[in-house]
Amino acid sequence: MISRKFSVSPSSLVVSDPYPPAISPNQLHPSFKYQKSHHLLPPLVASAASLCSFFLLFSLCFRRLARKRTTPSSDSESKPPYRFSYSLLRRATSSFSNRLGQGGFGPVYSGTLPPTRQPVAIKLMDSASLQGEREFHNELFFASRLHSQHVVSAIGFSSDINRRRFLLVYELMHNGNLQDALLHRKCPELLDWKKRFSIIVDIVKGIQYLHSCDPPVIHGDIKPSNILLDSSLSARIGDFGLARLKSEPQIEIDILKSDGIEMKNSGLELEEEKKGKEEELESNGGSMLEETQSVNTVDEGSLAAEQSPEGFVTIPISEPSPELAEEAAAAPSPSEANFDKISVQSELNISLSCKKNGKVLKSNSMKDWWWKQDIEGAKTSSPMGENKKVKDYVMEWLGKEISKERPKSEWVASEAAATSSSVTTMEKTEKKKSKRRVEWWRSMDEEAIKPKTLKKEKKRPPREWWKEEYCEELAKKKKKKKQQQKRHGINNNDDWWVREAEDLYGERKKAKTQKSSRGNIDSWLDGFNGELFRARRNSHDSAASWEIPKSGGVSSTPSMRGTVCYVAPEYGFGEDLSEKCDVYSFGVLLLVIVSGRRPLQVTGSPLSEFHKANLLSWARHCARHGKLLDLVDQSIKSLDKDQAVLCITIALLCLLKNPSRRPSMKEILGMLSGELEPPQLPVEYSPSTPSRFRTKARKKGL
Ligand SMILES: Nc1ncnc2c1ncn2[C@@H]1O[C@H](COP(=O)(O)OP(=O)(O)OP(=O)(O)O)[C@@H](O)[C@H]1O
Repeated sequence: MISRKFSVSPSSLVVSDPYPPAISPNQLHPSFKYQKSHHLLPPLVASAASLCSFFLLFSLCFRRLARKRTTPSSDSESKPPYRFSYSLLRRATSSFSNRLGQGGFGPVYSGTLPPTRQPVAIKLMDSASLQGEREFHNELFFASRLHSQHVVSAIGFSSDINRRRFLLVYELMHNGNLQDALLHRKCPELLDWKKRFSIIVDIVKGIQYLHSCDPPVIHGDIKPSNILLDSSLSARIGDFGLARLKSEPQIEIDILKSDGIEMKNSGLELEEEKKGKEEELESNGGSMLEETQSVNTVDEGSLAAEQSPEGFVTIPISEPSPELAEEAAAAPSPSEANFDKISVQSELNISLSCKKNGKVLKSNSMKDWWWKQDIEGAKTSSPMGENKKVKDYVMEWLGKEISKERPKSEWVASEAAATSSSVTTMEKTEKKKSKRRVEWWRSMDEEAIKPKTLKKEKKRPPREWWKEEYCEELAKKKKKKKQQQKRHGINNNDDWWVREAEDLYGERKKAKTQKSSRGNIDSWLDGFNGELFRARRNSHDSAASWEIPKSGGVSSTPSMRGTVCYVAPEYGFGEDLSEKCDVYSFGVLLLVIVSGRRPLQVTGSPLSEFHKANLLSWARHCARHGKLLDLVDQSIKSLDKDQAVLCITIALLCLLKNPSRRPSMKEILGMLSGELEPPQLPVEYSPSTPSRFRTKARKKGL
């Protein structure tokens, strides 16, 4: 240090001296050294000043840039979804206090993002469920790539694999979901036909947008609770947890263990390290910048992640492309994917997680992956790990509803009858019934308490007393009615609704041989089985709402794809998920919107109104009898009858058994907008069609 000081030239020493000796102007001489350095002073001072201002400017710019990038603004460079810290989202929702709704995989809360005051909906995925995590990845994958005014966009997310915290941030849809607005009558505006029709058109545009992506995106779970309404009551498609890209045949993908993933891992570790600091900051009321500094940043368009002061992730967003389809096709089953090692980018590009010890993975199609998920899902969804059929599930539900309908006194009487010694005919039957119930409950108890090892041995299935009782009652009623008709010489086939299901699912022949009423109810439910085949853990419609219960209710769904009543029958029979599956679900939704009721609804007494319980069968029946308008919600104001008939006709076309006969969403849009000719009713539902022809057509499976 000292030697360096001495090496400095005398002139510079003089210049750098802040306190030069005070001299009078008279003392100045041209030969004086100080005078020479005086010439250098202005440029040096100027350069120092400019250097200072440059540093000042640079730091200002940097701070500004950093602050800007931490907020989801309209900045054209940074696009959502952003990665937020958990603490920020907790603050945004006031510690998750304002619940908007409950999804199958966790609750949704409303909140406001601190810096911009942007209202958001934050979905907190069920941390304990693997399926919840899967839906999180899937939803993020799609929601971040789809940009349309008819689709609910994801603003950001927060994910912490170690703590199993998965959150999704969406733009807030102020009017909630269509299920609540329409079926729970929370939105009086929907009593106006015009509003309903405009919602229908919005939904068609939304699905049409998904199907027009390359490769097409199949939503896979179109239903009222997944249609959200914004502040102007425009409908948008939400919940992409079950969505998928249309599968491509035979794709071979090279699996590379990317450096990017390694880097991101280290980023995650760092995040963990910083968590303590973050929480400390929060308790001190730390700024968003400070909070988000703990989060990784990923370079746009690249895999490499780097630690940076900007506390958010910029994700490459594009419309679904063929490459994405390939990537997605190679995505492994969750059991294959090591979620611990995959972080930020791989969370978003689930498709990139196609690795298995650095080897090449062959995948027939995405179907494999989803199929594996199905199996996994089935295992995890059912509390007992069993593969219960939806039919059993419906039977169980029906049993409950029937038991609800019975006056309590009757139950008490029946129990009393079981122990009573006085034996009348009435008491005898009640005794029989009661015994059957007790037997059933006992068998259920045995099932529950039996050790797991013993469970495997084959045992006669427990008797379903409600089914038997219902069938007995039905048989009695039928017999009575037949006798009456015989007496009056009438033959008006009151069991059309049973035949409806039989015809539709080719069960008629079989049912004819099964003459008992039990055969009838079975085949009717088999019809449901087609329509209700696959389901997903679901939450929105509760048992109390007279519809098939979802999560929290009886879980008997054999797979996690789609929702009962809305899922296309061909998908239930193992076919690929195609756009036509969405078309089918849309058909059910369309009927629900027009009729203002659920697809499976038992109102009042289940026995008297049973023929209307299945909306689809009821709609087909109305069509055959030329009474389409009977389906329309009676509370609708200023109904446009032509539009209503058009909607029901389109719905019936969408519900055709053969997927290739269903119209595409583009065609539906054309029909609704008047660009295309209004469609004709499917020939088998036309009132003028002779029944002989209908049967023939149906036999051919058209
Ligand atoms: N962006 C949003 N804006 C406003 N409310 C929302 C938003 N997203 C979800 N919700 C509300 O939260 C509820 C739960 O949503 P979520 O998508 O998790 O489940 P769901 O679709 O209703 O049921 P499931 O998961 O069983 O299909 C919705 O029904 C809706 O009322």
